[in-house]
Amino acid sequence: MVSPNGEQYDSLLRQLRERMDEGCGETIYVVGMGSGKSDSLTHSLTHSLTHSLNEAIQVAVVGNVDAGKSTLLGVLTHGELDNGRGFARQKLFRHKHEMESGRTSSVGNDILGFDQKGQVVNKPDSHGGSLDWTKICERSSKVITFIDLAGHEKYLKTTVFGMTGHLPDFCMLMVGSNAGIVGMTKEHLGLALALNVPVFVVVTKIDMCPANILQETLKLLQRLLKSPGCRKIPVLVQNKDDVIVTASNFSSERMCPIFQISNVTGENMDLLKMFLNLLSSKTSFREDEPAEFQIDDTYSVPGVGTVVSGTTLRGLIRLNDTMLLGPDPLGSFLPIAVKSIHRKRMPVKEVRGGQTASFALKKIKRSSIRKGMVMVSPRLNPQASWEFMAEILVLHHPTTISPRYQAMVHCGSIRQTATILTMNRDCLRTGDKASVHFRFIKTPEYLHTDQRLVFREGRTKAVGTITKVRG
Ligand SMILES: Nc1nc2c(ncn2[C@@H]2O[C@H](COP(=O)(O)OP(=O)(O)OP(=O)(O)O)[C@@H](O)[C@H]2O)c(=O)[nH]1
Repeated sequence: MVSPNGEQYDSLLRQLRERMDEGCGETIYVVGMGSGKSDSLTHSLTHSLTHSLNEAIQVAVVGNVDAGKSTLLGVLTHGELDNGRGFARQKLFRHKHEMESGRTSSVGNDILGFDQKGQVVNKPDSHGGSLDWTKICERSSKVITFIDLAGHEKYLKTTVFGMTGHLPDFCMLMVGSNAGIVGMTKEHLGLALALNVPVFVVVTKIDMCPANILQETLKLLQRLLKSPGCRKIPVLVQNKDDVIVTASNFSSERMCPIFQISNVTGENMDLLKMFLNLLSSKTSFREDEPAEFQIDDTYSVPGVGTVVSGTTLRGLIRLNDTMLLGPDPLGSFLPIAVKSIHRKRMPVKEVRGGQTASFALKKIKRSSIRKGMVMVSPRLNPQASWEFMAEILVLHHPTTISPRYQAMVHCGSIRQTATILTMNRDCLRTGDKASVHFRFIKTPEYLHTDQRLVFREGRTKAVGTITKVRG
């Protein structure tokens, strides 16, 4: 086809996009063979695609305190090695008290962009060292968003919220080679497995760890991953072939790659980067599905008004669409027009399932919006639920759980205390499974069957799946 008109061009672009979606970002397509003008057509088509289709992947980063989470993210996103005394992590800290104690307490986001050749595009500016997200996204064909979740037990609430609320595609579990499997490592691994998020492990600090201790840590790690509770196949990644095999079988198989790196010498960092670049998102997207967006956070921006940020769970949201926002404390949903959309700090015209975004909302007070509310397509005719049934598994409880027990339910970005009304057993202990009837104590929420949830209070933890929702 030579010099296609607008309609033909759009149809070609649509077809190419569908094939790219089917192939998880890859397709072989021979355009305009034998035609002198094909080059410019190929060029403009691929240009349109790379500017609209950069693949977005979310990786939750977990692990015990001091495993080197913030340091690795600093090294990956800023391209400078660490000095072993906290140099690289300084670039990431957002809150003053974190800077002082060196501990991560909020859920932080960092992005890493790869171009078509698999090279990292992040270029911190030479003065402040900050990253220009717009430039990274423009130059990338793949953008990895790291959700840095806190390591200290005190912040377990934040970690659970990050894992349930941010819908990560993958989980990167960090283990300090010298400290080994300590503290929250098992908790974090258990949480990722319970939520069905594929896990890969990064063992850090290999530069400062005696060989026998490193071997001991790797042995314990492999034993833990193979144990009946995990049922994974650990693979020590040693070379590029291992990276390709593990990355291509990662989402669907039970394989769990283990990387051994140093943030100080940079050893094996190239293998980890290659692996990150080869990952592809497991969320499938269908344009015709009614849109759903869950709200994780709200802001008041001077001159703009109320801004909500969160994750598009499914469907497509375009500028000027009318969505229903809710539920409010009475369980109602309010029509709201989408006047502006931002992704990774850039204005965009649409967002689709699996992508995070923020929306500026008109004529609504920030105080009337809370985490856990949603914006959904009016086609869904959304209903709010006070009560729901769930099949739960108790991961840990010091004594027994019985009716009238109350604990915090995390489900998507919902975080609210619920009471157990009834259950199909008299009481529940660690390791028990049951069908449980819950009721929220404060406000009704927007729920679905098949949603995963975490139920926790202090050291008590249960995971489950919603089987029925009630008004
Ligand atoms: N020698 C050496 N030191 C490292 C390495 N990675 C991290 N460190 C150091 O280990 C310390 C802890 O690293 P952090 O990145 O703050 O650990 P974290 O897991 O983010 O801790 P939290 O944010 O509190 O959960 C810092 O002083 C780093 O400089 C490494 O590969 N080698």
